[in-house]
Amino acid sequence: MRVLEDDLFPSTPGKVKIERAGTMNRQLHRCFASTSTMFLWALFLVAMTASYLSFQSFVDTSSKYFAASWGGLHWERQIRASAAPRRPPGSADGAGMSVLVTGAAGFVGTHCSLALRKRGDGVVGVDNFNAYYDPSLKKARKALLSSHGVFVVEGDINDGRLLAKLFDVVPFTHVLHLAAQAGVRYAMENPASYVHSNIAGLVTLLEACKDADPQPAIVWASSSSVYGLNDKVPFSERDRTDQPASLYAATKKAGEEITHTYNHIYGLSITGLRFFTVYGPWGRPDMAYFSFTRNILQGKPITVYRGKDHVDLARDFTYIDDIVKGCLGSLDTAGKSTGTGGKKRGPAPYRIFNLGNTSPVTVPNLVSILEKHLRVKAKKNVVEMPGNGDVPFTHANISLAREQLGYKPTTNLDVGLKKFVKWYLSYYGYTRGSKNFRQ
Ligand SMILES: O=C(O)[C@H]1O[C@H](OP(=O)(O)OP(=O)(O)OC[C@H]2O[C@@H](n3ccc(=O)[nH]c3=O)[C@H](O)[C@@H]2O)[C@H](O)[C@@H](O)[C@H]1O
Repeated sequence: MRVLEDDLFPSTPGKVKIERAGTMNRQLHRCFASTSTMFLWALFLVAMTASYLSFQSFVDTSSKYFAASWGGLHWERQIRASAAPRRPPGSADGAGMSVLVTGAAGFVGTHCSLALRKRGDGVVGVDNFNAYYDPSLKKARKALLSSHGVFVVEGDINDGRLLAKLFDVVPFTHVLHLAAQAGVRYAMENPASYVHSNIAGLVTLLEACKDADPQPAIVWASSSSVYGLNDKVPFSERDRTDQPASLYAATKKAGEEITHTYNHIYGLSITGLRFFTVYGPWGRPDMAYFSFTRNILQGKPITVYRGKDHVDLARDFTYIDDIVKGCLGSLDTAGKSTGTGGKKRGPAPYRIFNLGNTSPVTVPNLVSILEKHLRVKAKKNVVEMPGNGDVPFTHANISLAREQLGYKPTTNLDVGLKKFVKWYLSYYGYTRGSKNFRQ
């Protein structure tokens, strides 16, 4: 029969000596006495920790509340000023637009906001400045925008109250929706962030747009990745997009379906743009051309993925200025939303365009061009492409965008990377010939 001692001690024979009953009782008594003291101490510690944590969360919540980065009369004045078009009266292309740009402190968002502002349109930005990549780069972009009179609200597209407030303050004519969780391979590390931004955030934004009066026309960033395993080249908007290779691609494809629903039910004017691997100055540090540059300059190795049967991977790399022209062309030709009070009054445009460069370049070629402009040799590790959502190649057919938007890319990868390298060296303070420039 099992006795108490058996339960109190481990079953491994020989490790603990089983004592006789009398000694055991005394031991147990002492043990319980010290256990109750320990229990009281533990209670005390738990109480202290709990009160510390609740104090911290109070400080946190109240500081968030008091430091809320939006709201108030001064804020509203800034929003109105930033949203006001400044085209000269009587200009050929009308009075100008008021555009809400989401993801304004992002790569494409910053360039588009600047271009809109420069030609006299009103722009208000929204960005949550998340830490997917170095937020100081996003802050620097915000400062650049601010110096050109573009106000960027620090807020999330999942914040329906903020969006409603913005539409309350300004009757935006257009929304350029670029806020998203980007990156193909990161989706395996943090899948929830893709659902949060690219699905939930998109729906919150569309709800705000459908409720707005007047409803804005929406132009938003889809992705070349929706073509997934499609192997018909070049990729045309009519090709199949039901075989995504990554969760990122799947959320962008879902975005195309979701925006279609809002177009169909509420009469929102929708234009989805399938961007093909956009690069250039002020770009995204998580992308290959950017991280390769950083590593090459720091003398660190780079990993170059290679496809099946040693075939090089290739991308239809597209320069940012060409993408900006495509975005502005889309805004200019968007056509109006037709709903009011959440009700559709007639059919509204629903469009999808490829914005690519039409000349794919292999990744090893990209590296050679970087080496040339940096004047530094890369230390390359060539490895088989891991099964992480990558596709072997992309190649855009841009006939539709050419016809309907006047889209005509003019910058090849060599010229574009030269401009990028120039920006990179200056932004990160490299001086050719100095110590920080390894050759
Ligand atoms: O068109 C899009 O819709 C997407 O474009 C971009 O994705 P991708 O085309 O995958 O760009 P990017 O990461 O620069 O990799 C480029 C190449 O380098 C290879 N690559 C990458 C990293 C590495 O360490 N080694 C490597 O060989 C890699 O295998 C690939 O062949 C955007 O990030 C994405 O947000 C989305 O907008």
